[in-house]
Amino acid sequence: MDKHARIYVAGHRGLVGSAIVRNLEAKGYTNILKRTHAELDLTDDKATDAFFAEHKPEYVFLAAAKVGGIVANNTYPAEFIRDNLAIQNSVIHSAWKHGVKRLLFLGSSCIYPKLAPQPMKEEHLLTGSLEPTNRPYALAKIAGIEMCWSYNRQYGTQYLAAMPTNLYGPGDNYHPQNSHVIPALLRKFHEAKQSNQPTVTVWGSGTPRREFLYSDDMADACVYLMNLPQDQYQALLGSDESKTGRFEPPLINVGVGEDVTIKALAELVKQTVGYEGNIEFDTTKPDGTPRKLMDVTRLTSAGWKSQTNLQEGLFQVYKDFLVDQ
Ligand SMILES: NC(=O)C1=CN([C@@H]2O[C@H](COP(=O)(O)OP(=O)(O)OC[C@H]3O[C@@H](n4cnc5c(N)ncnc54)[C@H](OP(=O)(O)O)[C@@H]3O)[C@@H](O)[C@H]2O)C=CC1
Ligand SMILES: C[C@H]1O[C@H](OP(=O)(O)OP(=O)(O)OC[C@H]2O[C@@H](n3cnc4c(=O)[nH]c(N)nc43)[C@H](O)[C@@H]2O)[C@@H](O)[C@@H](O)C1=O
Repeated sequence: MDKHARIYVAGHRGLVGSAIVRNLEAKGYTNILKRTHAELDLTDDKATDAFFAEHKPEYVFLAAAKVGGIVANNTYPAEFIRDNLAIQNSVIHSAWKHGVKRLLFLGSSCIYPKLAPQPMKEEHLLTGSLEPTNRPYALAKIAGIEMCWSYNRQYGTQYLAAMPTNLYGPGDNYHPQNSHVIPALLRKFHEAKQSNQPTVTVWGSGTPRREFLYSDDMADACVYLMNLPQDQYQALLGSDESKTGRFEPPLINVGVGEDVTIKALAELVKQTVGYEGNIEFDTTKPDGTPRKLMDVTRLTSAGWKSQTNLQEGLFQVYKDFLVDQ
């Protein structure tokens, strides 16, 4: 991307979008297009089309989505499928109509089957049943991948779908019910420490394993992928199955390649916060997928690797959380 290229970061105030903007600004990009949800509702295809017609972005990071943790996904399934399908439909179609050069669509590791072999490779897409707590969201993301693939096949576009593992970072959503596990636990342990509560309750059995990537690393991977030389980028766009007979969607996993149990994560957060009480598990709450570790061979072969380990990342996020208290 040229330093003056018109780059649209959809969802620029979110966890990932804000990190992408920080990354682009630090690298000297000068022409970043941003709209809040209130300024441009991306489920509205006419408004989205008008925005693309007026501003003609050359590159698009599609980081706007309806996002939440396990209970949010399970409580608002209709919103998760509807909003995500609508956002990606209007953005991907407008990108094609107005000549966007490259688009990076962000999906999620939950697109893979609940019991996929571990670590999960890109080729495991659509090989088994999905985890029910986030199936509506996962199906919307799978449709987004297929849409990128279809536009590439029919119109020769250059749309790549990046599948992040579970993310965390500064400016995350700390809602007590709707957030993901890291912000939820940071808040729970912090509040328990402040009010001398003897116990913190962690949802589920503590046995599920999750892989966590720091949002600034995620953003760096996104910018790296968007900037790949044409031959390397083209290779990630897979192939047209109707011609090659091979199932190769334009898909790439983004993760760190290692995971921890939720119990071990809770211990780490407890240590980060400096809480000295006990941890108990509420098994009436869902565990979700038992494990979803990404195979990141494709990403590391493309030349990118994460930098921030979980302990360091948690320390940074807790520091950021304390600033807002
Ligand atoms: N967080 C995670 O652990 C993971 C996230 N992902 C994916 O990464 C991407 C970014 O997620 P994340 O940054 O965490 O999400 P956030 O919830 O932090 O941010 C989402 C952003 O989308 C915007 N948005 C939501 N709905 C609309 C809409 N209808 N019109 C316009 N803007 C809208 C919000 O705008 P505003 O701020 O103005 O309200 C917000 O900026 C998503 O595609 C998500 O599915 C994938 C795996 C894990
Ligand atoms: C990124 C990914 O995020 C969602 O999937 P998930 O990985 O299950 O996400 P989660 O962060 O909410 O939970 C991870 C694990 O942690 C446990 N857990 C313990 N205590 C708390 C707790 O207090 N809050 C939360 N949220 N979870 C807790 C929880 O029971 C689960 O076992 C998808 O719906 C989908 O949105 C998606 O793509």
